[in-house]
Amino acid sequence: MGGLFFLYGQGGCGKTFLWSTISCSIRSKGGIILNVASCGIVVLLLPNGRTALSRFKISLAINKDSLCSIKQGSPLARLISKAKLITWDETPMISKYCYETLDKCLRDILRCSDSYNAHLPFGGKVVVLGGDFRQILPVILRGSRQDIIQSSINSSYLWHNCKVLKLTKNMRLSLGENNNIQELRNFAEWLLKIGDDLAGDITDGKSIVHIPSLIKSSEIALDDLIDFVYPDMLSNLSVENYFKDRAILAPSSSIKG
Ligand SMILES: Nc1ncnc2c1ncn2[C@@H]1O[C@H](COP(=O)(O)OP(=O)(O)OP(=O)(O)O)[C@@H](O)[C@H]1O
Repeated sequence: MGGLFFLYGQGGCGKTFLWSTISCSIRSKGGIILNVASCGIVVLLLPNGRTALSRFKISLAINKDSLCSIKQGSPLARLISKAKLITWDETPMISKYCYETLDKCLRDILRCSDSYNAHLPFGGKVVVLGGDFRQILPVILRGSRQDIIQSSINSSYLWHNCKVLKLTKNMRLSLGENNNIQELRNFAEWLLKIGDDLAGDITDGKSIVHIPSLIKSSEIALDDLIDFVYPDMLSNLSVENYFKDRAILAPSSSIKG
């Protein structure tokens, strides 16, 4: 068996839902599934998730010659070897070398197992990657557009063996009752247009997009936002999931401060 798949879908199409469903299905039969993600905040949404770098002991200073520090025969090597499936969310965010490093590592670990297949990526282990290339791509210090594309997973030798599966319906917009549903749909369409390079004026390979000011830059509006996200903060300081379940994201730490 074995195989490499990529689950491709815009935000809200049900990728996380699918990871959870597959995890429940495999674990209910006593099987092992390793759920990882490229960044910490996504890990919070995955059942028993870990960051990929931590789970597979991949170095932060990654390059094409990097290796995972997993020893043949170690408990971690045996766990990986027994896993029925590895899922890796937000794949486009990090360098292709992370996947190539894992590929080398799994070939090494699985070499003596019955399921080993030298012709398949990851030595024949089933690996499902997922994400949306419209979202964040690898960050390359002072890198050009070409450098970023070159470092992304679809420029890897692994990509030729990858079967792309697409989720196309935005489930987040199809569920429940929401008074602002039309507003949310418009926002989702606008985000898609940015991702597909259809918003704004394209000049000389760059496009300028006008971002509507969702929050007016007054301190009162900011206080309202904080109260909305963190209601009754003081009385909830010791509630276990209070801070885990909510976050305000900002493009830079100076804005958060
Ligand atoms: N097949 C489904 N049946 C019922 N509800 C679903 C299904 N798929 C997704 N949902 C619901 O739709 C919403 C969005 O799904 P989900 O969070 O899995 O999307 P996502 O692709 O991971 O989004 P993002 O990329 O923004 O994290 C969730 O509330 C989820 O429970």
